[in-house]
Amino acid sequence: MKIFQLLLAPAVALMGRLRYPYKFATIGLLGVVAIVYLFLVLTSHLQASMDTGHREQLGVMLDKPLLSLVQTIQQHRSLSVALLGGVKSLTEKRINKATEIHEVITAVDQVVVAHGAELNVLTDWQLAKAHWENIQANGLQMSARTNRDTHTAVIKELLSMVARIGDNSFLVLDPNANSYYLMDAATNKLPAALEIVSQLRAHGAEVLATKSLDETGRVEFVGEVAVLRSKLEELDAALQRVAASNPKVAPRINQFLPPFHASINDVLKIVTDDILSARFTADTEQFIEKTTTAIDRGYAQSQELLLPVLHELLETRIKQMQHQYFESAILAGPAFLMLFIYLATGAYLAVMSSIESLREGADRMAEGDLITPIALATKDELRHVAVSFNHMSEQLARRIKDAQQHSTELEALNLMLKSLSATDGLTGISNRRHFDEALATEWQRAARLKQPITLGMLDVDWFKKYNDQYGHLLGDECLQRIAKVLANSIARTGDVVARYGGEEFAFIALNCDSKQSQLIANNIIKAVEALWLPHQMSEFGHVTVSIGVASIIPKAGDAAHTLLKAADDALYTAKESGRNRIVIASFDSTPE
Ligand SMILES: Nc1nc2c(ncn2[C@@H]2O[C@H](COP(=O)(O)OP(=O)(O)OP(=O)(O)O)[C@@H](O)[C@H]2O)c(=O)[nH]1
Repeated sequence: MKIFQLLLAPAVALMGRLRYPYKFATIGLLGVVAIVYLFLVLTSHLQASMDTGHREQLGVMLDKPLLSLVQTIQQHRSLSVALLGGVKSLTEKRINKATEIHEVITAVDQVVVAHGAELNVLTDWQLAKAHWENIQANGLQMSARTNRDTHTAVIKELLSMVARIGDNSFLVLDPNANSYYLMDAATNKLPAALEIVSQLRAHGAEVLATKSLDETGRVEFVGEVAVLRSKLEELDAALQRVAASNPKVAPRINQFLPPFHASINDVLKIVTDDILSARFTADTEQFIEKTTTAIDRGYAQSQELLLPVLHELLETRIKQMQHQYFESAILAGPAFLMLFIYLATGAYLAVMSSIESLREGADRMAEGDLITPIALATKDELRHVAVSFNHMSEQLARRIKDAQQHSTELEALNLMLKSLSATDGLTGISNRRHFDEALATEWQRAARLKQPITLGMLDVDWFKKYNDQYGHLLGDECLQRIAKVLANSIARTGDVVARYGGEEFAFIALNCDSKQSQLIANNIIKAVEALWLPHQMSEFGHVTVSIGVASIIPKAGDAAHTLLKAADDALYTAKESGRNRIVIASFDSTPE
């Protein structure tokens, strides 16, 4: 695993640096280059194979007339030798054969002129032709032996040319067994065997015509027969291979072999029984005819079966390759390339569209939209990212909602706390702290608005005695009821009613002068009286309160505590002067 990571590290580093369009462009380009390269290699390989096929066909085309020429010159050799041996009746046949050879040479010439250079056989051909012309011009002036050897030399040259054609047309490199064996049999094994038979024909004709065979000639004959047997064996093996690899031609080969062997055996019988035993009874012309029959059977096999079938096989192969070429280069190659480009572009667009959707979703989220989900059309890993993203968005929305709810609750609690911190626990009205704050604020406001402000101080009379008489709990209840009276009496917006401490209360009445404050204080006294809370220890028989009131229109620079002090002093006066009464502070708008 580690080795793979190490190997892939450069690729990962490179791809990690590239943006997606460049990633896809790099991979796509490499893919296109690879596909194009592979198809170019494939098509050039096919093209080369087709060229080879065509070249092989050219070889076959050239071999056909050349082998005909070999066949006719071999016949001419026998006729010439027999004629030189004294069989004058063959004169005309020989002349006709020369004419025939001339026609075949013209046919070979045409093909060689057109394609000889390509197969590099022009020189061979010119030389062989020159040597033939020499035979034509001087053949009858030669001895039979020399004539025979001169013919044989030309034939060898022509057979070498066939071999060279085989090399240069790549026939000998043919990659398929069926065509290779056909080529080998038709242009190599069969001509080689037939040349030996043909040499036997010429040699035999010479001996039968002259009716003499010296020891050298005998040894030569025996050698030729031995070589022939060996060549025939090779030919048989080659033809068997052809039959095995080309089942279609097998019947014709099997049909050919027995009569061919029979006619060869006929010839060999004459050679052994008549020539080698020095009887020389066989007729020269008949010997030539018999041998020619055997040889012609062989050539017919080559010209009519082996070479045409070889040509046909090459043709089929070329057609198959043309078909493959068309399929791969014209259809499959471009189609595959288009499919690759199509799919690669599709992959690119799918990824880019998913990334774009994710980006838009993230932007929406940044702008506060946590509700609209990211919807991806793909089913790949990016979809999982989108699902996780949507999940995250949902969770975030839920938590924000929870946080908002908590914040609202906290605000309410804060408010409650604030109000609790400003409230007196026993009576539920404002406490002294809140009263002090309110006084400072309202004092400023009244100064600014130039409005009168009234501050009242209220104290329960003989409350100690009340507590002593009725107990602390009832004392508390008494304080609660008086607080309620006070709150009901001074209830305008902005007015403040507070428990100032112990059994002492205070109030602020806004926009209220001393006259109005007198009324308010009277109302309070009456309302407390109306409660009729029994108080045996009071000279009034019920709970009463004393009130000191001070009113003022504050000026800039005046201090609020002067008003407080004035009210407190007034309260003191009220207490001192008998209780259950109201005392209005002696100053109105100018405090001390
Ligand atoms: N039950 C109860 N009594 C309280 C509370 N706060 C103060 N007191 C009592 O109020 C009494 C006040 O007594 P003093 O200050 O002597 O005044 P007083 O008895 O009302 O006499 P004067 O004010 O002169 O009429 C004390 O006995 C305190 O204990 C409270 O919250 N509850």
